[in-house]
Amino acid sequence: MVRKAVIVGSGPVGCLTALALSKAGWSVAVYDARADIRLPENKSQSLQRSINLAISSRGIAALHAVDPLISKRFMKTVIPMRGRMIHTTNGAAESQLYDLNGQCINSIDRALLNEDMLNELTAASIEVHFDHKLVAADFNKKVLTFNKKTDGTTIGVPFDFCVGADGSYSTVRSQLMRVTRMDYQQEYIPHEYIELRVPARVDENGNEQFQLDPGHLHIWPRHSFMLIALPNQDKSFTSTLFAPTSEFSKLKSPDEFVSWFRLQFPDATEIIGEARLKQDFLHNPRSPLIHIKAHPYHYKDRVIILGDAAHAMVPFYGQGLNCGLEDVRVLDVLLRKNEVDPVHSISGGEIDGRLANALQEYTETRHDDLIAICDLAMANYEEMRHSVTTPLYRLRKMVDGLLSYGTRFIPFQTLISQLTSTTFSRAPSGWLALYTMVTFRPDISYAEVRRKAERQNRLLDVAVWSGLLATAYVSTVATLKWLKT
Ligand SMILES: Cc1cc2nc3c(=O)[nH]c(=O)nc-3n(C[C@H](O)[C@H](O)[C@H](O)COP(=O)(O)OP(=O)(O)OC[C@H]3O[C@@H](n4cnc5c(N)ncnc54)[C@H](O)[C@@H]3O)c2cc1C
Ligand SMILES: NC(=O)C1=CN([C@@H]2O[C@H](COP(=O)(O)OP(=O)(O)OC[C@H]3O[C@@H](n4cnc5c(N)ncnc54)[C@H](OP(=O)(O)O)[C@@H]3O)[C@@H](O)[C@H]2O)C=CC1
Ligand SMILES: Nc1ccccc1C(=O)C[C@H](N)C(=O)O
Repeated sequence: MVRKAVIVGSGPVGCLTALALSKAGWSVAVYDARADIRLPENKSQSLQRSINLAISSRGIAALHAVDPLISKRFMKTVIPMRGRMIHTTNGAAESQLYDLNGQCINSIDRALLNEDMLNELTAASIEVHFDHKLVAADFNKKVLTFNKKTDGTTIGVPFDFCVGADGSYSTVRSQLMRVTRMDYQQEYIPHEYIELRVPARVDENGNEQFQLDPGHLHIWPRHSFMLIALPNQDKSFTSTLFAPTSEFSKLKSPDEFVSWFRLQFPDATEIIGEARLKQDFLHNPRSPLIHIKAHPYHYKDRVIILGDAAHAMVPFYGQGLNCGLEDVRVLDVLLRKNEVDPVHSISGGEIDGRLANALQEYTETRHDDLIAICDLAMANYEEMRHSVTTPLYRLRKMVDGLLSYGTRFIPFQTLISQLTSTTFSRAPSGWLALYTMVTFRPDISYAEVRRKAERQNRLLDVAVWSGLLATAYVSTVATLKWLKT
């Protein structure tokens, strides 16, 4: 008999998991607390979080590993961004490329991505039950309890394998804590964000045009806070202001907000317009930023948490979703490696040793990667809002560029074709910039990225100190010689 996998959450991570497990032969059902976001009457629900997001190599590689055609279809809807455009206070703009070989990150509409993934589930005849909120789970009896929003009734859903992809406030995770000794850490950072829309401009021929270069992710770094903007297909930009709550609290009215905004971002004020700024300030939510670390991610042979449910991170590296999709690729490889058989029948209290091993291996091998990217994401905030403006940062980018020169470039198509059967390869020799490894090298695990970056930093420190000592030695010897003469 084919065993049943129940996925909780139909966000991008839940959808990709459903596709991967269905392809592997499981009977799959997906449950989500929300209504179907594809229906016109529910569209507003899908607009709660960022309008667009940046998808890059790790996310694309994961989509490709599950189904190359899906990743091809998604890539048709993205806008490539080849670098950061840094906007200074005096209105100047400077482009900083993301990668020496011209690789890009890609702006994608969040709602469209999620809707397309749901359509993939429909095409694969996977059951999706909307308006079903998980309220309890008995992982020993293998039964999930859902509350049906439509009539308020409660139903019990039996499962063989449960995947929790139910986001940062995961109920699967909280139920998992009742049966495992889970270490858990949740932290709200002192910053929050609000989204502001940069509309398209209408040119002299009546056509809509972008107001900023769509080939860049725009950043207005202001040290303790920053504004960013990512392009949309309709020629608008979604701009996000990240700032400490203490800064936001000083701005009591829309007028105060606009005066402050004009002072900090005069050029952005012009393209957004004061009236729209006031409206967005009044109507758009100011949302908190959270990061979550947990361990382990599984229980026996029957439940695992993936995506934000396992590791919500601050959005500053643009990696949260990429990492969540990568979780699915890693799990898929481990299920195949351990020869998990979805048709194998398990009776009563029996444990499926292969599935248990695969989940154990997932927890053991993935934890360091997830901690590494959560920490790197936090560090990238400092880089984006402050370091990008400093001469030392520019010098470091130049040094990285020079030192990477001899390192072999592996085209993305070659990389992803190798990734269907392995989790990660060994870090390659040669110099690679941290940003390149995090964003464009899905063959290197996040933990290995961090280790290699630390090794490279130590080498540079040694080189700089040796250079300084050598200079000091030579000048001292020269001075002594001169004094003797
Ligand atoms: C401002 C911002 C910008 C971001 N930008 C980027 C970016 O550029 N690039 C990037 O890679 N990542 C980005 N992220 C992170 C990204 O949004 C998340 O990592 C991603 O949405 C996680 O996907 P998920 O499928 O795990 O969870 P979600 O998208 O949160 O989906 C969870 C699903 O579970 C459902 N659910 C929740 N509770 C229950 C329940 N009890 N019962 C049933 N269903 C339930 C929800 O309704 C939802 O549909 C950003 C995040 C923020 C906040
Ligand atoms: N890393 C980060 O900083 C952030 C990441 N995100 C990601 O974006 C995803 C989608 O966000 P969005 O659609 O706006 O979802 P929400 O943040 O609105 O939350 C989704 C569900 O979680 C529950 N929830 C919300 N806030 C809390 C809380 N403080 N404590 C307990 N439960 C809570 C709500 O359940 P109920 O209906 O029962 O109230 C809600 O239905 C999140 O799930 C998360 O994965 C979101 C915010 C920040
Ligand atoms: N998508 C985001 C959302 C919020 C904050 C940053 C991003 C980024 O993608 C930043 C990009 N990786 C950068 O380093 O320039």
